[in-house]
Amino acid sequence: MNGYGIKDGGEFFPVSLQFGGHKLCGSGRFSNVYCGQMIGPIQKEVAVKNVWSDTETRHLPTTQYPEVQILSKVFHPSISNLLYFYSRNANNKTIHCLVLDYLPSEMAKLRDQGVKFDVLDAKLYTFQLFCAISHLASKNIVHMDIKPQNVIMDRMKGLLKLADFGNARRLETSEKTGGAYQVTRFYRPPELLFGCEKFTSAIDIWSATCVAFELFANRVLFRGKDTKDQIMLITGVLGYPTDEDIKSMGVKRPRVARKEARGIETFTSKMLDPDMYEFMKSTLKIDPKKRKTAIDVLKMSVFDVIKVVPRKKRSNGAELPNVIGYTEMNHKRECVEVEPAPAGIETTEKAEKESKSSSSHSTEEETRK
Ligand SMILES: Nc1ncnc2c1ncn2[C@@H]1O[C@H](COP(=O)(O)OP(=O)(O)OP(=O)(O)O)[C@@H](O)[C@H]1O
Repeated sequence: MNGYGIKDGGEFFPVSLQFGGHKLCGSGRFSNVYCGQMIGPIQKEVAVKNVWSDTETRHLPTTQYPEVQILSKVFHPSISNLLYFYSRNANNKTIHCLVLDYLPSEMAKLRDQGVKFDVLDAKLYTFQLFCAISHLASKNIVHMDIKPQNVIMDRMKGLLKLADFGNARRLETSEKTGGAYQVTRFYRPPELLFGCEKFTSAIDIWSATCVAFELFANRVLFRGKDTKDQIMLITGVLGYPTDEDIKSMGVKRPRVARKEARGIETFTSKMLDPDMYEFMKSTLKIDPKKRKTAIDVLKMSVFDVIKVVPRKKRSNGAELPNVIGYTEMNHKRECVEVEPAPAGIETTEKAEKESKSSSSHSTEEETRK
């Protein structure tokens, strides 16, 4: 099958792809995700996300599909990286097929199965999540949908990757966020709940902190029934936004009861690690400009324990994975089997045509709505 690889600078190159067997391992509104073995040009267990176009992206070639565009700009061990991609035609629809780094478990499913993480693992996973966000911020990208359903893990090895870049945006975009309707409600930051429509990396900081809390406390932090309830829960803990907050966010005053800040310690009832509170207090700020950035979060003492040498043992007896290097932002892609065709638009279009004409078997995603 003909597809594309991605060079370090983000350019695409045509490449021949080969796969072994695969099985369905997840699905979304417009996608099915299969996991299986890639045989060529590299041998690796991968996830293949088959996305069928919605109305806005129906006519886009896969090279221009937004998730491919965004993922071609990033590469980091804590991200489900795009390794290759190809497209297929089914019922006159383009199916965009994204070959991604695979990890076997989804955080939300583990939580539903009652899996609990000890403090060391919770810190290890939180560190990796913030490494991923830090890398995205360095590329001016906001994920916009950080939640346990989009966090994949390898519990044996203690590894985490951020997945699903279907809502991710570049910071310099002139589009608006859609305010209160972006980011899944429990993980939606106050500025979006109040109607702010600007993309900032601080959106991901709020969502990732809510996810981190779940790793430590095994429950959702702010489980609002609707937008108003979500605002009430947040203002109940952090207090009604000050005039300065409102000005900074450029939003109208929220029409909810004015409450005094109750504080995160009281609200969370179960005692967390004191360093964890220090971290949450620095990232759960109503004013997005006052939230600590990911790079600064990674330096906080809450993570000292996972940096200790020799590395500590995890509860499963395995040594902590060496994630210290994950704070570096310039991880290199390995480009395999670059064909001797010139790079650039012409190459890209040629490979796109070839890849379309090689459209193959039909699977259930083509018949699902
Ligand atoms: N790289 C991966 N490795 C393993 N499983 C994955 C991977 N990517 C996605 N999945 C699984 O597939 C599910 C759906 O993937 P994803 O969230 O990317 O699809 P989506 O169509 O964007 O979803 P949604 O409609 O919820 O936005 C995930 O929740 C996860 O369980």
